[in-house]
Amino acid sequence: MKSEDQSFPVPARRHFLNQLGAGSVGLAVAGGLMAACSDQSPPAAPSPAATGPGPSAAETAAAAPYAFDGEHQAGIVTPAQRHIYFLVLDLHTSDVQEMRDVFKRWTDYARRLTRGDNIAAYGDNPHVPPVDTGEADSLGAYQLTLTFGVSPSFLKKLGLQDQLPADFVDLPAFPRDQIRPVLSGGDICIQSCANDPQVAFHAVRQLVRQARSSVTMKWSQAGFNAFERGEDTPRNLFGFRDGTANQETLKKADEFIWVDTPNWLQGGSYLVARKIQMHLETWDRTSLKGQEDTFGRVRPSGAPLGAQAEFDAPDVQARDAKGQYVIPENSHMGLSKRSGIQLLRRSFSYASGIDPVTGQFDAGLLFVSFQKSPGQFVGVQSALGRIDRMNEYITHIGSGLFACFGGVREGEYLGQALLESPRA
Ligand SMILES: C=CC1=C(C)c2cc3[nH]c(cc4nc(cc5[nH]c(cc1n2)c(C)c5CCC(=O)O)C(CCC(=O)O)=C4C)c(C)c3C=C
Ligand SMILES: [Fe+2]
Repeated sequence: MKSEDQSFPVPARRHFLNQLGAGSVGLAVAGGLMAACSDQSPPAAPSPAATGPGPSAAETAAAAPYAFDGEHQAGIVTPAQRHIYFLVLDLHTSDVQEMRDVFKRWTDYARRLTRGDNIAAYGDNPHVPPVDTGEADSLGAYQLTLTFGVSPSFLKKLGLQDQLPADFVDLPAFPRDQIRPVLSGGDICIQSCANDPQVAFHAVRQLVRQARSSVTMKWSQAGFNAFERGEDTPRNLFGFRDGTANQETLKKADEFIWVDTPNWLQGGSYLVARKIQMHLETWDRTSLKGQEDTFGRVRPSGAPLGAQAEFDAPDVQARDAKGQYVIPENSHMGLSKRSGIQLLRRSFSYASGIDPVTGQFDAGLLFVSFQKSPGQFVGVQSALGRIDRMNEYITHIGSGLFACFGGVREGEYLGQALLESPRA
């Protein structure tokens, strides 16, 4: 029986982009996005003039793919896409060579998938399962990014604990946490983001399928973002723009996001994932003033209380005529801002049916943040502590901390600096 050839790359899916063809508006948009995004640069501030409907489905499909290779992994400072499929895996081997092979394969497949190709061409033997599961055939790349990270337990299982950076320790328990073991921990994370949910899921499915003897799936979460114009700040399920302050953090990416210590993680970033249930029914019974005081921002515009526009600087010291803080001290933004700590948030909403215990929506936020050190997340979350006004409306139920490798260049594979370190 002839096995299928998995080494011969054929652009099985990109013909779709070609079909959109010269003269289509989509390619014009793609060109613009290519210029703006091919270096994974942060998004420009939405211009007030950039109004009107967002990109059409064809334009979204044709937008230039994000390069997989680069100084940093894509999917961190890359403008957030509309969909995420976040998967955490457990490792079932202590063999470093086996993991080198897995990460070499994953690097090759990720390069292909993010170009809009399948992981390999279909063979011509009908008596074996098709090499690709097929649900993304005829779909484009949809700006897919695949971002890989590993946890402290990954290093320990492989006997690489002496490579653990001093600050790479499991997150502490925080006040009010109700973390479920089935939604926490794990050894490897794959963050798959794309402007189409099926493309994001397809990519993860292929990666897992090709490593199934070494890993098992532990927990996952799908999520979504909606944009009015493609690059504006999405609204969360409480109706507020979420991610406004990222613009300031992105200006100082070297200071707040990228690891610069000369070790295997140089050029990488720490990812914190928290699955946070949002109690929508309770929130929906809260007055508009109560909602705005909870965040410290105006709901329609996203402006800080006391300011005019979304990106105006919040003045956390300003007081009203009665001497009260304009941005309440215990508001979510007031507390985070006063902590003086910055991190990059790249969160997605989720809606996963009905909670069987409460009969309410099982919905919330897959909070994802990237930072130079896990201490930044710990610092902000500790500042929010028990006093954040938003606590009444949310419960943290899932958690993970992962170190996302630096980027790869041609001829290299993800995690190489760790898996080929002298002690490995
Ligand atoms: C520990 C870190 C944080 C968690 C967990 C978190 C959860 C969370 N946040 C929102 C909604 C908003 N957050 C906003 C701002 C904001 N949040 C954090 C950190 C955490 N949030 C920071 C550092 C900031 C920025 C503060 C600043 O410097 O201005 C906002 C305001 C708009 C914005 O800047 O994004 C909203 C809205 C939810 C719903 C949530 C959990 C479900
Ligand atoms: Fe927040």
